[in-house]
Amino acid sequence: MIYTVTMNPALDYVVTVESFAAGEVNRVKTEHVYFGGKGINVSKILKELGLESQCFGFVAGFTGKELARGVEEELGLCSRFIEVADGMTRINVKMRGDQETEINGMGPVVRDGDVEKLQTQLEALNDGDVLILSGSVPQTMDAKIYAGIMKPLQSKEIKVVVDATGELLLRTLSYRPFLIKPNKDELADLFEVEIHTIEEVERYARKLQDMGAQNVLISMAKDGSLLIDEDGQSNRIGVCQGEVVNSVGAGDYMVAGFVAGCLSGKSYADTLKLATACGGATAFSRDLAKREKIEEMVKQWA
Ligand SMILES: Nc1ncnc2c1ncn2[C@@H]1O[C@H](COP(=O)(O)OP(=O)(O)OP(=O)(O)O)[C@@H](O)[C@H]1O
Ligand SMILES: O=P(O)(O)OC[C@@]1(O)O[C@H](CO)[C@@H](O)[C@@H]1O
Repeated sequence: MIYTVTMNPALDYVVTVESFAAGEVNRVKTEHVYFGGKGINVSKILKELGLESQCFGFVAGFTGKELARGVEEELGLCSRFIEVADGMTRINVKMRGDQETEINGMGPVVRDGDVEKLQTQLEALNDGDVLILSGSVPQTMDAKIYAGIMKPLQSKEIKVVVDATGELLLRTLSYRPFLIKPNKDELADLFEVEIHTIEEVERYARKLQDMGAQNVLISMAKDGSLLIDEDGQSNRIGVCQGEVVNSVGAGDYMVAGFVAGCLSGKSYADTLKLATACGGATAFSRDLAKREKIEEMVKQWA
């Protein structure tokens, strides 16, 4: 079974504006609400690829109730969210005008007892399972949380994927995550450097592997991605061709494609093609990329 953990899910309020003017009243042209958060996004595409998963995480308040309902009833995903008492599930604003601007909320108050409940849920994981820890955590949570979740799972053969930034990610490396997927900016932030060339991307990606990650996938939006696989091979790929409609979540869909590729026994080179097709299919779709769109994108690499 595949489990996705979204500690800080969100209702994504996606609007388009003619052009955004700071300090003015801005009226939207279109508006949509999606049930989001990185782990949930991964589960959405896994379903599209025919893979079952269970969504874990924390929800709170009226937005949390709506999120939990939407994930089950509208997305048709299996979820076991833990409801926490204080605060509310975020509403993240994604505004598309001349540029894409995002305002991500802070999330509810998650206490030690809530984390213990999640850890109890995760005790059910068995050898062969995949655990995907994706996204930021509510501001009240410690940056050691992902590492803390991985520690007791060390004795089991579980593939753990971590898609997070900064300390949250760095602290997990000694537990040898199967895959990490920072984007290029996040990679630069991890080492407090500026990265300009693909050689620099590779150098810092290899450092993350030396620090413990098995596979390191660096996404670079329209410039494609670079995978340093567990055998130390460097795999470089560009992007699918199409018209970009919505690149929010492209990285999550890429993670889902990577997991699906690995589980079906594909080589890392082919897994990267599927991951790229999922990222591209998302960028070229307004909402969730459909299986047909992903298959169309896969053909671009045939
Ligand atoms: N403009 C684009 N054109 C084509 N493909 C794209 C584009 N943007 C993203 N993609 C695809 O999606 C992949 C992941 O994108 P990106 O690097 O933006 O992820 P990310 O920063 O993690 O995104 P997010 O945080 O929104 O999920 C890219 O490697 C590429 O395959
Ligand atoms: O604040 P985080 O957890 O880093 O990112 C949250 C988020 O921006 O990530 C997804 C896109 O990747 C969205 O569905 C969601 O709003």
